[in-house]
Parts: sequence; C-alpha cells; structure tokens
Amino acid sequence: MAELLTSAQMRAAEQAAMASGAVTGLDLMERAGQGVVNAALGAWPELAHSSYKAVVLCGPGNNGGDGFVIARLLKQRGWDVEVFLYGTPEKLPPDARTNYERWQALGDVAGFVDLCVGQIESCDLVIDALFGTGLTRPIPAVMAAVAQGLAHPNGAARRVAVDLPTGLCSDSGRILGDDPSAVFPSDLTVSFHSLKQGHVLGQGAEICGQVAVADIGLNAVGETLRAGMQDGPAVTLYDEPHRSALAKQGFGHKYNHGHALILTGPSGKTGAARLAARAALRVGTGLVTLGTPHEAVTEVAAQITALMLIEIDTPDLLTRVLSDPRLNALCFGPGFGVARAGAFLPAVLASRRATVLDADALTALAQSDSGFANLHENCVLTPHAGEFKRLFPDLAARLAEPPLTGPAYSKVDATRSAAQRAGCTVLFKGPDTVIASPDGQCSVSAAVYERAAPWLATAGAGDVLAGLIAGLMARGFPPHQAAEIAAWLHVEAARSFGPGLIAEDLPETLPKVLRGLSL
Ligand SMILES: NC(=O)C1=CN([C@@H]2O[C@H](COP(=O)(O)OP(=O)(O)OC[C@H]3O[C@@H](n4cnc5c(N)ncnc54)[C@H](OP(=O)(O)O)[C@@H]3O)[C@@H](O)[C@H]2O)[C@@H](O)CC1
Ligand SMILES: Nc1ncnc2c1ncn2[C@@H]1O[C@H](COP(=O)(O)OP(=O)(O)O)[C@@H](O)[C@H]1O
Ligand SMILES: [K+]
Repeated sequence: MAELLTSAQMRAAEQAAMASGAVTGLDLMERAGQGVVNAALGAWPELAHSSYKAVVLCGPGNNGGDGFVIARLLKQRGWDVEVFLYGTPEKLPPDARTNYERWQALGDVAGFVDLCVGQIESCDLVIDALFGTGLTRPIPAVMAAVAQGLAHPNGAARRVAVDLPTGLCSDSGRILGDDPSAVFPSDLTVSFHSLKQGHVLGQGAEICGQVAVADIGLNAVGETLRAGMQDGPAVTLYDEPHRSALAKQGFGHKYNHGHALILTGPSGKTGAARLAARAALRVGTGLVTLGTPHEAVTEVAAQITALMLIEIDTPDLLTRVLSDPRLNALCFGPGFGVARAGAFLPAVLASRRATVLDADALTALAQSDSGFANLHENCVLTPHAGEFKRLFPDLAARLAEPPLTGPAYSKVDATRSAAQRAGCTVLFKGPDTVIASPDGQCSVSAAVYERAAPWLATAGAGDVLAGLIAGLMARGFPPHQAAEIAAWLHVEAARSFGPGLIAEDLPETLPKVLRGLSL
C-alpha cells in the first residue's frame, strides 16, 4: 500500500538518505529532473520524436534546482529552452546553485519579471519549478498573475508541475492564501518517491491534472527512510483489499458470517435503511435484519425478500433484541429521524456492539448531553462535511479558514483529531475520504484521478456506505479495516456502473466488483 507523505516526512527521508552516504543531494536532484523529463515524454510521446520549445520557471529553492536540471536535459535533446528565475542566483541553496551554473554553460537565465504569458503560450512545454514542498506562504502577486494567465491558456503548451503545482500546499491540498487563483494549474504533476498528501486531499487532484511518481532512489535506502520518519506514522493511500480478506471459506455457513441489525426510520423514511441492509447482505454478511417500528412494518415487508424483519418500537425493545449475542453489528442513523435517534442513542451505545453511526445518529450525537463519552472503540462515525461541522465545529472552522502559512491544516489533521476526541474510528466522506482511528492509523480512500467517481454524488450513496461498513464489521473486520474496505468497494462499484448510477445500483454492482477481486 502506498504512503502519502507530508513535506516534513519527505525532507526527513531525503536527509536520512543523504546522511547515510548512499546518495548526495545532487544525485537526488539529477534523478528528480530526469524523472520529470521521462514522465512528460511518457505522457506526450509525440514530444520524444522531435525537438520543441520549453519555458522553465525556476524558484529560489531546490524545486528551482530541479528546474535547471530539466532545462539542461531538454536542451541536450535539442530543444529550444528559455529559463526564468524568481530570486537571485547568489541565494540559491548549494545543489540548486550548482545546477544553475551547469545550465549557464548552455543558456541564459532571465528574471521572472521579464516573463509574459504570451511567451509561455507559444511554447510546447512549460515547467513549473517555482515552489515545491518548501512553500510556506501565499505566492507573490507577480507569480499569481502568471498563474492566472496559465489557467486558461490560448496555446497548446502542456503544463508540468515539478513535485507540486506552485501555490498548492503539499500537506493539505489547499491553495495558500485567500485568492483561489493563486496557483499554477497543471496537466501533469510529477512527484518524487511517493505521492504527498496534497496530491489527493482538498483541491490537489483538481489542480495537479494527472500525477506521476518518479523514483529517485530512496527505496534503496528503505531502512534509512523509515528512520527519517520522525513526524508520526505516514498516511496510507488505500488501494485494494486482499482477496483472502474478503473471500468466504468453502466450509462456512451463514452463522459464520455475522448477523447485522439495521435500524429503520418510520413510515415513508425506511428507504435509507433498506439500502444499507441490501449493501450489508451483498458484502457477505450471513444474515441481515431490519429493525423497524410497528407502523412501518408493512411498508418494509412489502419491499424485502432475503432481508429479515423484526419490530423495534422502543429503546427497551432494542436492548432486549440485542441480548442475543449473535446480532453482532448495528447500523444506526440512515432515515431514522433526529429526535428518535436521540432517544435510541443511549441503548445503542450501551449495547457495546460494533456500530456504524451515520446521518441522523450523527446529528443526535452532536446534540446529546453526554457528547462522546459513551462512544467506544467499535464505533465508526461516517460524517459528510456538514455532519463533521456539527460534531467537531472547532476542527471544521480551522479547516475552513483560508490558510495563510504552510504546511496548512489538512483534512487528515482534522480527521485524526476527531478520532482521538471521539475515541473511535471516523470516516470523513468526500472524493478524498479520510479514515482515522484513535490508535493513529490513518488512510485516504481517494476517488480522484483514474479512480474518480463523480456519479457517487447521488442521494442514498452514503446509506449504502454505512451498510457496507456494518456488514463488514458483522463479518468480523475491525472498524478501521471495515471502513477502508467499504470505502474502496463503494468507489469501485460506482466506477464499474458508471454514468446514470443511483444508490440502488451500488449493492447490485458489488458482485461484479467482488468477482474482479477473484473471490
Ligand atoms: N531536498 C532534496 O534533497 C531534494 C529536493 N528536491 C526538490 O526540492 C524541493 C524542496 O526544496 P526546498 O525545500 O528548497 O523548497 P522549495 O519548494 O524549492 O521552496 C523553498 C524556497 O522558497 C521560498 N518560499 C517559500 N514560499 C514562498 C513564497 N510564497 N514566496 C516567496 N518565497 C517562498 C523559501 O524561502 P523562505 O520561506 O525560507 O523565506 C525558500 O527559499 C522539492 O519540492 C523537490 O522539488 C528534489 O530535488 C529531490 C531532492
Ligand atoms: N464527487 C464525488 N466523488 C466521489 N465520491 C463522492 C462524491 N460525492 C459524494 N461522494 C461519496 O458519496 C457518498 C455520499 O454520502 P452522503 O453525503 O452521506 O449522501 P446521502 O446522505 O445522500 O447518502 C459519500 O461516501 C461520499 O464520499
Ligand atoms: K512546482
């Protein structure tokens, strides 16, 4: 599984690698520059067959150093290359200065103020090597003006960002400052060693275009790299569940695969829980029962077959039903009604069952006098941004403030704090879904780049996700893992179905997704 690094972790890794004597900063910079050229020629193979024109924008740090390497390598391929430097050569850090001097043997360097957008638009490739992981504040106005010109280019220039698009915060995927146009949008972003958090969180994917990762030889010093990770455990970019995790054993029976109880709302509001229940059944839970108030029994019964039904009108009745230990996971909240959810909340939490709290249960939790005190480690909270704000208003406010300094507060930071505070797993939804648990585990389930799933933005998709998590917990998966697998399957089902997707299609597409895992 890939790691998503912060700028501090990347810097620590590079420094540990250099301190080990295995590589020098100049080696790393050369490989970084070469990696960008290879990725650009890979993305646009036509550029490999002839020589073209490039404009390289270099900044005052090592990102600029990479730019000088790229300029040299393109020039050596016969390209016409123009280089602009923001800052003064005397202040460049040593490796960047060396590459500046190597470039000078081949061509000129103009000042950034001499640049006009027309020059960029008339070239074939524009390289943004202004700022990378070292961005600490909003970009200067003179750069923002160029960035705006590049946002809707007239010409055919392909825009390549070195490590990160300038203006984008490496840790949060947010644009530093209060001007949303103060960032260099790119068609291709080439990161080094692994992706950074900012490539997938926030606006990262929208601004990076497509991403490529260039190997700069840090894997060869893996142990050293790990030793350099003083900034806490890295965040995982969740890719795909292992086949053996989801397969059912040949000799098992339904009682080996758990029994999930999905609580429904009153008449006219039972659809959400029925969606969740169908998802739980499809993800392999042995038995799934809908717990329904008396007045909605006919409505629910008329719509189900493989699902079972039990009347649950009061919290006391729920407690009695849950005295059966075979009911080992609960889904509580979808379509339930906020006031009813408030009344049932103490009984749900007192049962100590593996429980997904979603939708109305989250709003009731936010309003509850006991707050998070009764949550336990087998709970999973699944807020979207609005529910997150109700539950953790201070964290949401921090996330909403325009970031003036970098690295900025990120959705990973907010979700990690939320999990600590709640004492349970928190899955914060979105195309950049973040899952964090109190033990420090944190992963991102990204529906961006080649995994984009815009058709998931449809009513009821969240109910299906809640059902998937509850179903996986009934099957015995621990909360964090259940949330990760559910989020992954959810996106895969949406991608597999494609345009026209509605929430009902998600459970029905799961068999195809599971078959794709060779189960
Ligand atoms: N380390 C390595 O071995 C390798 C690193 N590599 C490359 O190095 C990059 C990281 O390099 P870096 O740390 O020098 O940071 P970088 O992004 O160039 O910027 C720092 C400079 O910008 C300045 N500055 C910041 N924000 C500013 C603003 N808004 N407006 C104006 N100035 C601003 C800041 O000044 P200060 O904040 O100190 O005032 C400082 O001078 C990384 O992304 C990768 O591309 C690769 O070659 C692989 C090997
Ligand atoms: N543009 C998008 N790309 C990927 N996933 C999305 C997108 N929009 C929404 N989703 C996902 O769809 C689900 C929507 O859940 P939610 O907002 O609770 O909807 P509902 O309450 O209608 O079920 C979440 O899992 C969210 O991550
Ligand atoms: K850059």
